[in-house]
Amino acid sequence: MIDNTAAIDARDLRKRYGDVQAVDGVTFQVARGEFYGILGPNGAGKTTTLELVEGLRQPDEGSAHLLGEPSWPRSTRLLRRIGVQLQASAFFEKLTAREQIHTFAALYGASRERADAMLDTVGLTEKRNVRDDKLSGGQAQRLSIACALVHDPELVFLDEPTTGLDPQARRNLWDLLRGINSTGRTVVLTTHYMDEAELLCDRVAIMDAGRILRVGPPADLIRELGANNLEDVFLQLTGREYRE
Ligand SMILES: Nc1ncnc2c1ncn2[C@@H]1O[C@H](COP(=O)(O)OP(=O)(O)OP(=O)(O)O)[C@@H](O)[C@H]1O
Repeated sequence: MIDNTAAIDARDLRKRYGDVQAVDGVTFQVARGEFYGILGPNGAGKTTTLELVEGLRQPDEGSAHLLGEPSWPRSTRLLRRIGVQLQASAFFEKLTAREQIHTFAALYGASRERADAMLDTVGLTEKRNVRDDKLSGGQAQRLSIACALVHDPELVFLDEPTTGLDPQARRNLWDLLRGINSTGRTVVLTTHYMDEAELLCDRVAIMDAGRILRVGPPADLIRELGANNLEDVFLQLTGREYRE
């Protein structure tokens, strides 16, 4: 039975690329309003899992439901309710920051005022007339997040949103994400920063080699395994040191 009350209900997802079983039977549920993290080292299968759940990729097996609707095949009705942070490389070419977000806003039927407000929320008002290829990595990252949030989605997906940001920009982004979550929005992010996951997430799924090894609130996982932190949890679950 699909759980219609859940933000995400993913069942036995599998995806293979040639010889690589990137996602190897992943099942998890995320409650509405939850801040959920998928964490694991490079190559664990986090991005692929997210893409399957978002409906950006077709699973070989399994299925995912978002807000009670199947994520594959994609439906425009569902797409309006979710926000997906795309890589900066997915920007429209040669537009300024403001033109980018206004374009996203127009696609989703969001107002220009809302688009400008989001630009301000991510601290890019001063850069509004700068073309996207002239933004720094962190600025482009924040613009991509603003674009994902412009239509005020109920469920937001972010793939390693703080990678490449300086410490101050990371903290600003954490505040932004907490703010979104505190208004009842569901936030799902992938990260390979264990400290970030510990600080932000209500629950985390620890992934390695295409599988979820364990799910729970960070503090519970740490306590259950008699660990000092999430890195220690990873070590105990896999027998390997966690490396970024
Ligand atoms: N399009 C693709 N074609 C072939 N192999 C892929 C593709 N995308 C991912 N893979 C492989 O699938 C595995 C899982 O990759 P994935 O990007 O999902 O992991 P990840 O946990 O998000 O890693 P990272 O933190 O490095 O982004 C890796 O071995 C990767 O090389």
